[in-house]
Amino acid sequence: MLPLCTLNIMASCTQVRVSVIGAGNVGSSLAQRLAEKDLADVVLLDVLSGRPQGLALDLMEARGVERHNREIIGTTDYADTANSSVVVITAGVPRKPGISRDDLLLTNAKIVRDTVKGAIAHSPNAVFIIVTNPLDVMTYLAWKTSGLPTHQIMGMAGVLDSARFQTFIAMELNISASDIHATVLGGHGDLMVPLPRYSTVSGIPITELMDQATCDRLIQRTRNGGAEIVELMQTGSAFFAPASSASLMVEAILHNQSRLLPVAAYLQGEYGLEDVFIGVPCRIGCQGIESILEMKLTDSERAALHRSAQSVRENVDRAMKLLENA
Ligand SMILES: NC(=O)c1ccc[n+]([C@@H]2O[C@H](COP(=O)([O-])OP(=O)(O)OC[C@H]3O[C@@H](n4cnc5c(N)ncnc54)[C@H](O)[C@@H]3O)[C@@H](O)[C@H]2O)c1
Ligand SMILES: O=C(O)C[C@H](O)C(=O)O
Repeated sequence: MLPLCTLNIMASCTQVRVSVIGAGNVGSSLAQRLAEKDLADVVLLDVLSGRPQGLALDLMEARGVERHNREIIGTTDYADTANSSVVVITAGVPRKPGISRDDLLLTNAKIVRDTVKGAIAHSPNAVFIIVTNPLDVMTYLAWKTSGLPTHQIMGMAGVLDSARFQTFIAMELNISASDIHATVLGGHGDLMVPLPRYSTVSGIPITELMDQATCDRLIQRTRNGGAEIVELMQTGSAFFAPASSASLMVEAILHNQSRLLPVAAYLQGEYGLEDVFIGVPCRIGCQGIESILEMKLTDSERAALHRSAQSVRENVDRAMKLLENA
């Protein structure tokens, strides 16, 4: 028997639709990637009238040049997002130099709550991917707001953080990034957990290819990867690599690829953690999160993951209280 979601996709087989909520830097770059990779028609929604419509028209005008036939619709009306297979939430403010992702908590909690309510009303069967920061906390809030089963909702961060670690390893060793597999688990914050033991160059652990001090320097640069770009740009935060990372997750879902990707997933005892969304390796297919892989961790790796989860939990509690009083 075909999995349920395959039927969903086949039912609208000529027009698989992905909705991207928030037509800012990440949202518009993601819309471009999805259409130009010929993955789906895209609905781009924003609270600002005119912006999503203008961006959609601009992307439509590139179709002949880029040679695809995907439709891109810009809108402020959630009705236009109806029957999406995947909804990606990128609405929310980015951070400024000198502040942390957690400082965005109150503003973005309200935005995520409202946008998830708007989108789920029209696409209750969609897989939801949250991008808005602070990522793990927003994914938890989105899940609470939506009432979705936990396999149908995940946060994007691990793919991006691993891609950064991969990039820095590639630059250090002067080896193609394509030959490097990097693993970063944990929350998308200063306490994220890059795992050199599980990061390899064509199968060789990086710990055999560089000394400890070099490895530590690359880990620190990975942890600081978002802030490094915020400091350089002075306005806004990274969006090309975040859009690529979200696009990879959308592709894994739409094409039912069974990719093993680090995503923020709801844990119920895995890694000794409960009731928290945090980055762990998951098998991603048409149902969303199809399973969570428990990697063997050393005591110190496990302790680092628990510290990261504890920080996410504290911020979830803060967000819940702020929302109650807002
Ligand atoms: N998870 C990650 O790895 C990651 C990576 C990059 C960015 N981010 C986060 O993603 C978010 C977006 O980043 P960006 O660079 O695209 O910001 P941006 O300012 O360019 O775009 C945000 C968009 O959201 C829209 N918006 C705000 N409130 C809305 C609402 N209620 N409904 C619909 N749209 C609304 C804004 O009008 C704006 O167009 C930020 O919170 C940023 O920190 C996360
Ligand atoms: O750093 C940020 O604030 C944006 C994003 O989370 C990133 O890692 O690039």
